[in-house]
Amino acid sequence: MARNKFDVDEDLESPFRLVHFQRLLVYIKPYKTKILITVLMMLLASCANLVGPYLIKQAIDKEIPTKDISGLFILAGIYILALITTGICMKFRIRMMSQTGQSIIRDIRKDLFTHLQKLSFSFYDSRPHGKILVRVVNYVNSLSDLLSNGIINVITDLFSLLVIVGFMLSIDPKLTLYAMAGFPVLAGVILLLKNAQRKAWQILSNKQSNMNAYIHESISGIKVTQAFSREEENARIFSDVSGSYRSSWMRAIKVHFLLWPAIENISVLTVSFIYIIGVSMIGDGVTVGSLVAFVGYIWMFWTPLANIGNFYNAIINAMAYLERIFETMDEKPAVTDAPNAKELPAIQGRVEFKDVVFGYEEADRILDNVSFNVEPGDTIALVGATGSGKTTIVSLISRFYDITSGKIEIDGTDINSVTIPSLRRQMGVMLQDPFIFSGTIMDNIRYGRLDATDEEVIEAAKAVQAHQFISQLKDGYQTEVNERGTRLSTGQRQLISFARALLADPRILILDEATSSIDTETELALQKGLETLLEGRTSFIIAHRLSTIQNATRILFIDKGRIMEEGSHQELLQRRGYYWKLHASQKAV
Ligand SMILES: Nc1ncnc2c1ncn2[C@@H]1O[C@H](COP(=O)(O)OP(=O)(O)OP(=O)(O)O)[C@@H](O)[C@H]1O
Repeated sequence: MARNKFDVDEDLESPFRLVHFQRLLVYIKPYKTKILITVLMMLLASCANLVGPYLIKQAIDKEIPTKDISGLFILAGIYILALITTGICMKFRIRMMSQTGQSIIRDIRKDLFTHLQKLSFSFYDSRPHGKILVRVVNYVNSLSDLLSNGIINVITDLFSLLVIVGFMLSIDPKLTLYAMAGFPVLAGVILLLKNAQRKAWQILSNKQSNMNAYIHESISGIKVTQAFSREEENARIFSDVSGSYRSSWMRAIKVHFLLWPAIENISVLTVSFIYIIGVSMIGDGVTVGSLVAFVGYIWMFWTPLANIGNFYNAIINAMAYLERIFETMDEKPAVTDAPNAKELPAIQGRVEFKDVVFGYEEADRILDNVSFNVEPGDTIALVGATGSGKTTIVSLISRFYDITSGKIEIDGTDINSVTIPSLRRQMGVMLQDPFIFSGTIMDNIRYGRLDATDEEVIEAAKAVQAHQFISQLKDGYQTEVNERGTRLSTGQRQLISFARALLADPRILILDEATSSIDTETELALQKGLETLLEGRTSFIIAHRLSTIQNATRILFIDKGRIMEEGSHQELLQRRGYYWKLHASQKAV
């Protein structure tokens, strides 16, 4: 998968794709009754609104010349009633459509978030997290206006247009024809602007994404930034990134608003044209009242047309965002269940790697024909230089990535032939970078098994020697920690995620640098406590400190994605090879 970074624009999809709009309709469909009621209300409102010029025509041509005061009062009464009806309908529309628009947005966001939860590690490896965030938050928000107002408005405006043209035709068909003269000009302008607008909004969405990615990255790395006094340099980079966003925004707005003056100019020209033609036709079947009413309708005619133009703009804008939203929803998890995958039954914990070849990128070869066999209950330690492939090996057992070739079997079953949840449920994984979620310490440990009782959580914490420090906190297990656990020390975070992995009661336990930041005294106590707990479970332990793995059943020495040596601590020392060298170098320190 191609990698992206904060200052690299994502690929733009060039053609306008109707399919995106059709997919949006799927989200709109459940609310069709509400939308229909609102449309009906709006149609009523536009009818009420449109009678205005007709009433004026009546007044000028009939009631005023005949000094019919009561007739004028009746017309005024109808006008006021029409205005009140319009007001009530508008209020209803605003409430109903805000509700519906927000419900649709909630549904899209829910689907997007749920889908993101399923995507594989490789998806998250390949792009800045800020760019993913911007899709769920900002891009979905950008649809708000289109969904709350746009769709209803366009239906109402189309209807208004029909009614207006009907009124105009009933007043004077010839003048109506003249009034339409500006129409082809407008269609031409819209066509001319179409591509420029789409491109401008796409670029803007990219720049927004870049800016978000940089902000996200900068906040995540703020401690390093301050430690290296990089604040000014970062501010400069940010200024560039946000400058690009500003320029693309200005360009998008410039192109966006080109349509408005076009509509305004065309409508003014049309009205002037009609005045000239109309005045010359007065007496020839055209009355003053009908000319005034006609011009009133022409002004009204261009307003819905401008709104439709605006809706078109909004769609073009939304397309740039919809494209990204649906692209994310269409992203297939790189690791998926095979079509006939079955549940992995309760395992004993035998693990076998058979000639496993793997690379994160297609051209890479990180693991090169790795083969080993682990019996249930064995403790396997993986040692080797930084970047040699230890974490990669253990992440393949949980199928976080799919292997290029070879086979990984658990209890003789190929892990590619079983469902992913049934496999992962039986694993307790403690990743190298222990993550703490916002919430209490109790919640964080319970993440390993949601139905665990408080007692079981405390039991797990005791087993990994975390109980002592937790009980010393003011609120004990109920202490609130923030995301990433910044209120805790690295060792404390490790202990919590260790307890979390253990609580899952897995048959296979994977501990990647689980105790690297824990003091030796706590670690010794922890190892003692774990001896009974690990009994019968297969465990994989990655450690740089060799003192922690001396009791392992077998040690695998990894170098450049290959197993160079394997055996017990004593056997490897006697062999005087790689492991012996590493051991000697650590002893010398
Ligand atoms: N997500 C990834 N995408 C691409 N390459 C990766 C990824 N993770 C690791 N690598 C590469 O794979 C190789 C093996 O990495 P791995 O994390 O397995 O090493 P390790 O032995 O666990 O190292 P350490 O002791 O530093 O944790 C390294 O060269 C690394 O650059």
